Amino acid sequence: MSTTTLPPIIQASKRSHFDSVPVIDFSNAKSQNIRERLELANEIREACMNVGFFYIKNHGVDQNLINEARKNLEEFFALPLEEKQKIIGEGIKGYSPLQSGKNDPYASQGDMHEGFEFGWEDLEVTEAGKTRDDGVMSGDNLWPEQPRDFRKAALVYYHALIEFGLSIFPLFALALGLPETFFDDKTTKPAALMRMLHYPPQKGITDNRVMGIGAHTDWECFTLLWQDEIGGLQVLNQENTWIDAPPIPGTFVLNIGDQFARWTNDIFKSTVHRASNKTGARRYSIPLFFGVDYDVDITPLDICVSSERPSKYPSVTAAEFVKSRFEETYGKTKAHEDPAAGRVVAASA
Ligand SMILES: O=C(O)CCC(=O)C(=O)O
Ligand SMILES: [Fe+2]
Repeated sequence: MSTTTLPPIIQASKRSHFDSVPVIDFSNAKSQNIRERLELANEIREACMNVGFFYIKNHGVDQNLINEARKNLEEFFALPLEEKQKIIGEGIKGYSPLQSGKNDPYASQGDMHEGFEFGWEDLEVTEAGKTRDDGVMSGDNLWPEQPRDFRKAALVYYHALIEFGLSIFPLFALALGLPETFFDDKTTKPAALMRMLHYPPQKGITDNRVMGIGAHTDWECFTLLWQDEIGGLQVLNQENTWIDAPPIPGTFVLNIGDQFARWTNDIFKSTVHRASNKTGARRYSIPLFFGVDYDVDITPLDICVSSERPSKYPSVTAAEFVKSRFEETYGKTKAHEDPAAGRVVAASA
């Protein structure tokens, strides 16, 4: 196949150097004008192919919901350990203590953060169908008794971000040269896990092997990250240099995860990242890991495969892929049976 007959997305796929994470303005995300949506999709495409990360400004998510979630997560993490330990589950839902995860095996002392993880749940508690079957991540959410409004604040924010995340799929479709509706029937009950994270100050620790969260890629299609004003997130570029992704008020950070990388035959980059907190202040962040429906086939798309760029990945469904990553990370032993195995950080190892 000559270069000119290659699908446009392959022709465009040349990764270039980056030394900062681009900021993309989402004001036109829902524009009635297709040209404006296409311009935005082009920016997204460049960022996904070169960096795998971008900031989103003018995202439209109500700041009050973010503030409420933040207030509650700060109060939760300030509780005594015995209280938080009451909601350590057998799976990934609930509380995970400091240093219980190892995203990077070189970070031998474990990740210096504690977390709280939950998945889909309707805000109104009903008898049936309270949680969605999210495959290997399934299991009821484990809510703390305190703070009193924690569940509500967390879920209201979660649902706002699900709505926002769903609205990004048509832009990814345009970015790939696919019909805008391509992902609609693949995101009817998207697998989406939210983690609330607390990185205490890493006092006196200068050893780079002790990270807030060790170097890793995320597993799902993409992650929407809210981070507070402290900073510490870093992204690895193609020269293996760590590039800071400092907090920018009023933005989310979006990064491509492994599901999208596989699906696009690595045209979209799932970029290695890490975070640490050596500032002396507490750092909080909230990633939402956004996958497609678990039964969706994420075999590399035809438009991302050519004779010059053969398919790098075998056929797999989203569920099978997440299960394999989960097993790689957890091994066969459940964390609570073997503390040495660590209760590895959820959806993002
Ligand atoms: O806290 C951050 O800034 C990054 C968190 C992260 O990468 C993850 O949980 O997968
Ligand atoms: Fe991550």
